[in-house]
Amino acid sequence: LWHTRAKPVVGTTTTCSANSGGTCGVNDGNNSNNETYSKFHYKTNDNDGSRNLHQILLFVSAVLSLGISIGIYMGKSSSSNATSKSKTGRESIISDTLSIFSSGSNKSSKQKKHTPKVQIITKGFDTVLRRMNGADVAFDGIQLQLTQKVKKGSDQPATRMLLDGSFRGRIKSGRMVAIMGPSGAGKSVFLHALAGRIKADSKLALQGDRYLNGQVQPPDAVLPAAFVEQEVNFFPRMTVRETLAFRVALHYGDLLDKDAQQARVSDLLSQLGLDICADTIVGDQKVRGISSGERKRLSIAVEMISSPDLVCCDEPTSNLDSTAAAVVVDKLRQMAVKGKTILCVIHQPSAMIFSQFDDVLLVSQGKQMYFGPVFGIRKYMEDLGYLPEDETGTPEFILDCVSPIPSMWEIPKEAEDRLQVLAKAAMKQAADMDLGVKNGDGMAESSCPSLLGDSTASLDSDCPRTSMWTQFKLLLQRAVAENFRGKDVIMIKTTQQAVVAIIYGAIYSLGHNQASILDRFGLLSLTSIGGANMAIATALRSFPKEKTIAGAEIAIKQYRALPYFAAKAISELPLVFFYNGVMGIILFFATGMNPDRFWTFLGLITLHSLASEASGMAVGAVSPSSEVALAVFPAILILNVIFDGRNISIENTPFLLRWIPKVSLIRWGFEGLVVNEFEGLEFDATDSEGPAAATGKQALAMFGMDDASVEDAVQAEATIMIACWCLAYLGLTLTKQRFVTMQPVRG
Ligand SMILES: Nc1ncnc2c1ncn2[C@@H]1O[C@H](COP(=O)(O)OP(=O)(O)OP(=O)(O)O)[C@@H](O)[C@H]1O
Repeated sequence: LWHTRAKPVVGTTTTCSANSGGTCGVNDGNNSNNETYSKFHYKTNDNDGSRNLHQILLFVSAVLSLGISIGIYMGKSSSSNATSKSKTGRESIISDTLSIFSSGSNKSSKQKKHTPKVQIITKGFDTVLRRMNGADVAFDGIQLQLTQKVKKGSDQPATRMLLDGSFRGRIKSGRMVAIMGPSGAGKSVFLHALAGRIKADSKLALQGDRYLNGQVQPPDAVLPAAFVEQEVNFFPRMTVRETLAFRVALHYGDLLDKDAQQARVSDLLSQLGLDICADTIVGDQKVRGISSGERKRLSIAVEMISSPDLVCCDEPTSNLDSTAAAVVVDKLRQMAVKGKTILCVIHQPSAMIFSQFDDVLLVSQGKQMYFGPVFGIRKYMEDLGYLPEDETGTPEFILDCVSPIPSMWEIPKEAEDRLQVLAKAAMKQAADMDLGVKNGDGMAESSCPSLLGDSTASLDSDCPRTSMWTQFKLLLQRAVAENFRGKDVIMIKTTQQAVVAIIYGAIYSLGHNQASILDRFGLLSLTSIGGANMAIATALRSFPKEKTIAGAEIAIKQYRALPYFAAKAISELPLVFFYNGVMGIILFFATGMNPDRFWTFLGLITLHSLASEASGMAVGAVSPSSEVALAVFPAILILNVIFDGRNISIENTPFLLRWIPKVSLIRWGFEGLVVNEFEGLEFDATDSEGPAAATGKQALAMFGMDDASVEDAVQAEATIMIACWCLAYLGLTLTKQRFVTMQPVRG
């Protein structure tokens, strides 16, 4: 293949005579004398002595890979059964149950219910945070409209009201509100709309008014709330304590000393009943870590770092058993007792959990159906003519009342009428509500707490609290720790690299005959393709997931994208050096490459990996998900391979695609490796039956690569790498989370 692809050497002619062993000469164009360098010498058995050794190597590599794979599998299964640090599900339940008692009984927290708000701010925080006045939240006329595509002839309306504008109410400081209703009623969208966190979507139009402590909030205000989403992703290999410490340091790294930060972490751990699992890794679907209940409480703890007075939780008890759900709600109750305002979307709570709440907001079909105290709701429904079955608990009863599905005794029309009656009654009830709006007050400029003292850092939610340098240091520490803790991943990748290198070593034995020239081209081409493939695939598989976590952290202004990227890039270096070191050393010595070029070889394969990884990250950053990123991967790789500069001539390349060879990582990787390998090599050109090269330079000239250089390859790969980093950075910044603005409706 290489012979047929070899381009004619410009300004140089190779002349050969085939008889009597054939002589071959290279005319440099200036010298008219055809200097005879060598004879055809395609003797392929000059390495027979080492053939046995290579067969042994091949066998060893197969046994080694099998053995290590089994070892890893056994290690993984045993670690998942008896994790060193994590607990079994049963232990988790026990720990959850224990923490109910350790945190005080439900009864005792219940007794404190309805007590006036007490301002409790952790000692040490006083020096950092201004004491806040609690969060008295009111809302009026919240409406969310969806414009949807409708097929021709369909009777579906082109717009749909997800929230119909009937929402009106006031939640006073220290109250705990349950947002309840049937599935799809609009509970989550209401909570997100109130907090100013509906993800930007051109199909959605939001309007309404929100007030915080009597002040109207700007249309684009994200309320200064702890917002706990249904699913929160964490770095799986960090422990609970480390996760909190990282976030605390990001918030207060420039303001609180280490002791004060640790005190804040300990305080959060004990507030949320997480002491027992503080040193357990968080885990995820693949790595076993803390229990679901502990995970939910960690999500709350992370949001509570700055001690906001408003806490919004979207289904904090979903997927939890009754004990774990009770623990979570109990922790929230304790916060309400301390004066926090708590809003929770909650599904079918048990009577015990339901009784922890002060108020309930009932929602059905995007309408407000009731907003008021928990203790009055049963009577309210009964007064409207809806009587519960005997023994039916209040939560179940009120959910039945607002269900759009007809009960056993109803026809569909009656169910519709029931909802209309309830919606009308709720509007009447809401109309009488005092929203506590302060007269004459203009729009609040910022609802965020501000700093005391002379620190220049700002706690405004529009910017991270720590300097870029502190962000970079913390992010680097986290990234390095996360990379090095994945011991199973490190083992697998090391094995992968070693086995690939051993296989090459078992097959290739590069001597100094003419055939070894072709072998070198083949081996280095495979090395370039394999290196790019592995690095791009690794980045594409892992980065989109990490992007979700980092993107969410950047969206809530924990840190900026720039220090994140700098830390990410630097944190990858040690392992990239290590993997390429393992691969490079085995490959280099097992195949017998040019001994004078070892260090440059190692440098080139490492740079090739880094550039390939950066290109994988760029694709990952602009792709909406890892599935999309992995779907485009084969196309990227194939284009890289096709346009590696030798598989298709530039003349026959479609005009619009002629730029691809210039950015083909595989082309530059290959060129750099080949030029480096042939540097200073000499070949045995005797007894050759075709064109022969006596030096590395001539070998390169035979393949039309006499003008290629290591410097050009390094420059090209470094440029591609930097461009990919910039693209990845842009991708992350441009796909940054934005929220829908709420248009005011006040007269
Ligand atoms: N971005 C969006 N685009 C289109 N429809 C949406 C969007 N967000 C929410 N919806 C629709 O709004 C309705 C209410 O959704 P929401 O998530 O608030 O329901 P929910 O009451 O929380 O239900 P569940 O208890 O099942 O989670 C649903 O029909 C949902 O499909």
